[in-house]
Amino acid sequence: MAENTASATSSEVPVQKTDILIVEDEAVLAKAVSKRLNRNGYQTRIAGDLKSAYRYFKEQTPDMILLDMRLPDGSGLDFLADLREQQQSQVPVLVMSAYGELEDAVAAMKLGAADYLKKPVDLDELVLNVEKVMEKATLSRKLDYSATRERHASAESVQFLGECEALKQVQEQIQRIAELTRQQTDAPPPTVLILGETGTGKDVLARLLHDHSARQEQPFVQVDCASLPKDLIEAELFGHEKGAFTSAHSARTGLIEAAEDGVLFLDEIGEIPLDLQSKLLAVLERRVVRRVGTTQERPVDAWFIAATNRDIDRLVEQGEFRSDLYYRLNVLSVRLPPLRERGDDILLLARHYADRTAKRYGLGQVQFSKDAEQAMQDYNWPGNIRELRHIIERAVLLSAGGEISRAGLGLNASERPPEPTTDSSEALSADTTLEEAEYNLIKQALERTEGNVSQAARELGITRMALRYRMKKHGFDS
Ligand SMILES: Nc1ncnc2c1ncn2[C@@H]1O[C@H](COP(=O)(O)OP(=O)(O)OP(=O)(O)O)[C@@H](O)[C@H]1O
Repeated sequence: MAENTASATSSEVPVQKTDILIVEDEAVLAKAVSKRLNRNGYQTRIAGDLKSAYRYFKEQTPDMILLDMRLPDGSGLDFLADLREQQQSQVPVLVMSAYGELEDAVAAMKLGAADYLKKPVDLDELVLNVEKVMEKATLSRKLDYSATRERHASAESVQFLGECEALKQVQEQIQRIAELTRQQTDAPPPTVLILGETGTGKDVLARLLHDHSARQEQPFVQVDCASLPKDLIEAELFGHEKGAFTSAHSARTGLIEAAEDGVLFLDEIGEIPLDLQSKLLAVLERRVVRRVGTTQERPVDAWFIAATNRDIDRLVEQGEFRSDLYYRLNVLSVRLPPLRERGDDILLLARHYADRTAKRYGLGQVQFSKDAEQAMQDYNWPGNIRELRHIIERAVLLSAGGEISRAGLGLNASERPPEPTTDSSEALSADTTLEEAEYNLIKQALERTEGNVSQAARELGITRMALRYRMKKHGFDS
């Protein structure tokens, strides 16, 4: 088992270097990655297994983690789930997964990974990705009004492609909602809740709503509720006065106030803790906000848009999301269909991303073979448009122009999750697959605990987040 540490060889520049924790058990790969990152000015540490990863993490919180999915002592997913549970999810994680582990990569993205790279890892691509992820993390860490404003101003123009019936309806909804925002009333426009699986375009949709609304010249402030540490969310959202808590050295405007007459986009709303849900409800009901450490109330005119890829009805049923807040948010709702239900839009989007990538890298025009088109239509796209974009970009780069075949896409129908068996007594029979056994064990634990997720997780010896992820994977959540 490989385990060692490595750091940048020389430090001509006396500034603190970005510290990257590489969690990878293939020693040769880990060293190659480390060497390459060192050459680009990053400092690295290598953990050959999860145990060392936890230890290194505890010793010093890294600026970023490169995470392999299969480690000798467990799954990278569990590590990711734990980071989240320990409210450390603000550390960006770039996942490296081998061919055939795409489901894991998608699951990792759902758990908040910043991006994923397919193995074998191309070191140039890796460096580009690291830079991109670090840039994004720095931006979101700033999290202040001007940063959000700049980001919005410099963002690429929003594209919302799709011609299928379901997307046409969504586009009509956007127009209708935009019209509502132009009506002359004193009240801000009704709250919108955007629902849809990961990668279906909820973020894009929220920006479109803003860009088509009467508030397009006003700020668009995005809050990723999943990546903000729980103990900071309140101060970030509501702001605080100087001295409100130990590290509050100066007063700070919260993001709700920063959104002013614009839009406050609460992404991953399903992740906010219950106590904060009550506070948010109060803001929506009374349209005032109170900074932490003061009794003074300030009026709120922001237009609230929220999004989640979680099954929010289920969260309400399980008491994890307040029903009154749900009703407040769900005044207007827009549901984005998964990519697999968008028919020919799959090919339309694939061509769009293929042309864009070919143009960007100066390659010739790219075509898809008939069987590649069929493979895209047959695949179930668990990561939706985000996954499609990754697959196409990669296929175009590897094909270096010309025709992309089915094999060139690297899609594998067997990547669809296997149908779970319903007979729990089969959990450990000789021909049971690991997936089936896992499904059965979770089912039994949930039955025994009458659906109490925390207790079931304890019984199974995994974290609650890890169980949640697995429940979702096996369809218990939908
Ligand atoms: N209709 C569309 N046309 C073109 N590109 C799209 C469309 N919808 C989504 N995308 C692209 O797909 C990617 C994922 O979109 P987005 O981040 O909005 O998804 P999401 O639903 O917010 O995902 P998550 O739940 O994981 O946050 C982005 O690169 C986005 O530009």
